[in-house]
Amino acid sequence: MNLDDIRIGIDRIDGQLLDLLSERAELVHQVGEVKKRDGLQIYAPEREEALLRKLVERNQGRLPEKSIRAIYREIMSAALALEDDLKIAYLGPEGTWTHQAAIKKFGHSVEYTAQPNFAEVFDQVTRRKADYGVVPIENSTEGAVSHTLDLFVDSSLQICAQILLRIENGLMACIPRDEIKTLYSHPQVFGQCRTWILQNFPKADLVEVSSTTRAAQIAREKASEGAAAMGGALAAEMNGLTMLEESIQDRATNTTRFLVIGEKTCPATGNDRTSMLFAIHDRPGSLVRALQAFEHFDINMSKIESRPSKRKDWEYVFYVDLAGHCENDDVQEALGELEKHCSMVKLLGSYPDVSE
Ligand SMILES: C=C(O[C@@H]1C=C(C(=O)O)C=C[C@H]1O)C(=O)O
Repeated sequence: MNLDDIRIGIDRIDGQLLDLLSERAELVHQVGEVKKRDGLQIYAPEREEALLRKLVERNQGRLPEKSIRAIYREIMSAALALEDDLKIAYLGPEGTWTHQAAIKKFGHSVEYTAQPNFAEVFDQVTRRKADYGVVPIENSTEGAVSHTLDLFVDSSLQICAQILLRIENGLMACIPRDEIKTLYSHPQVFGQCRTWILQNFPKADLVEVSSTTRAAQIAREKASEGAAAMGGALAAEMNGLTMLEESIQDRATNTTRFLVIGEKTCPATGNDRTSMLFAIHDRPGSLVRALQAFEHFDINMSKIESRPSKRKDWEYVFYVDLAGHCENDDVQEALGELEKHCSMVKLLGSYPDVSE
């Protein structure tokens, strides 16, 4: 076959794809009508995950899983935009890692609203100015994002999904490397690149700012004072900066886990994770006895963080993640037992334990 013949074939398939997409959009619209009538949430992370898993399993063609997921991410994004004016709050300005995580989950068709800090992301969703919020919770190199953990203590919002995003930080500036005197970035990024900074810029001043995009903006504004930023390629591109060095984080597989927060949590999918907070009585053995509840019911605990309660000195709140859905019998029973040893237990939600 020559090029023209092959292209005729592609055009024919694109026509069929478009017709099928329109047909799909009709059905999605009907789903939306039913959901509105029954007062259900428009966004259904459990359905999206099940649908993606089925498609990836079925796929026999040339396209890798990553491409199938990306294509369907956008098809479902268009569907969400069709059903409702879905609005997603994230830590801005545009181009931050949180923005990229949000796009990875919700695609390009929904509306995004950039917020100046994590507290505002929570606030926008609580006041229903946004339908969902996206916040980072932990990084595989630097650990917990403690500010996010703390915000859950007083919030009524629930976690309904998680997003894993590979993070590749770089050094960006619009001045030559030997003119750099000050490095700007988010504290998490400084933590992820600690060894590189010590080896490459041991004498530079490090200035923490609210986001990597903000750092990139400052690198442009204060270039004459020797400013450079550390962050992702998108932040560099959006601010016309040159990437002087790529992939400067201390570990190659540097991944951040983000959470989607909303009014409701997510139904069970068979592969779920549950997040919760608890506080224990201040007496010997309290923590051991509380955690034994999970062992007793053979529940795998994947994470524990402690944070100051901020109510009384030396009193702590524990943030725990475990395998399973909060409606599973074993998780319910373990929670019942846990409560006996705690002064407070708060469920933050259950959501698909995706690794993509
Ligand atoms: C169409 C639905 O609503 C949304 C759109 C989806 C889609 O395009 O397939 C899937 C889940 C929901 O986020 C649904 O729940 O089935």
